[in-house]
Amino acid sequence: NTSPHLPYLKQCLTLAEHSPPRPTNFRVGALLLSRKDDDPTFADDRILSTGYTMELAGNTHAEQCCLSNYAAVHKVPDEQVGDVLPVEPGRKLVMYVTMEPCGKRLSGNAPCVQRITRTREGSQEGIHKVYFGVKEPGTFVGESEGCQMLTKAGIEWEHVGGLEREILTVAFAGHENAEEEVRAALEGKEKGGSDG
Ligand SMILES: Nc1nc(=O)c(N)c(NC[C@H](O)[C@H](O)[C@H](O)COP(=O)(O)O)[nH]1
Ligand SMILES: [Zn+2]
Repeated sequence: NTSPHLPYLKQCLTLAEHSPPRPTNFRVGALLLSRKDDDPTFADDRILSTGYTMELAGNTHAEQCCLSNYAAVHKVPDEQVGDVLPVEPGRKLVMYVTMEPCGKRLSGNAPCVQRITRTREGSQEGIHKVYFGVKEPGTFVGESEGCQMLTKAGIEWEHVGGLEREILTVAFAGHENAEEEVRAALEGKEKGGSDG
């Protein structure tokens, strides 16, 4: 019984493979779609945008590029992407990303959770739910606060299991001891008991 979310996470993984390997971040892929309520087979999904780590100039994250690409297509600055995201009765905006959106970044740049929650400012509903394939490993910022921050902002999130090894292998590709890091991250998951 494969989850209906897996094809989307696989698409995000393919996006992540376009990301230039770096020791200082993770290679991640993200996509944004509009989903009809009560559409169990996701037959009426509409992909709105995609992004991957460092797709756009500078030290950019996948979710950041996904939102920035959408803003650019609609000719608004990144900060106003919430104003141009579709607001359609009976449909919700959903983001898929291979790794939990960051709540803090070593660089100090605006974390992706903040970029996601800002889509809900003002009247529009913005992004309703985020699905991701792995929690952020503790490599750079320790235990991630991303999920708690999403919950606090009223945004649902869900970890979709099944692709952890593949996602981590791609994410760590630019790191010194990538294989060791993947093993440690996977053990951490197992040590942490079954994930929800
Ligand atoms: N969800 C997610 N998408 C990404 O595209 C990406 N690169 C990360 N990575 C999270 C990691 O915590 C940060 O990459 C480090 O904290 C370094 O921070 P910078 O990236 O230099 O701002 N996380
Ligand atoms: Zn981020």
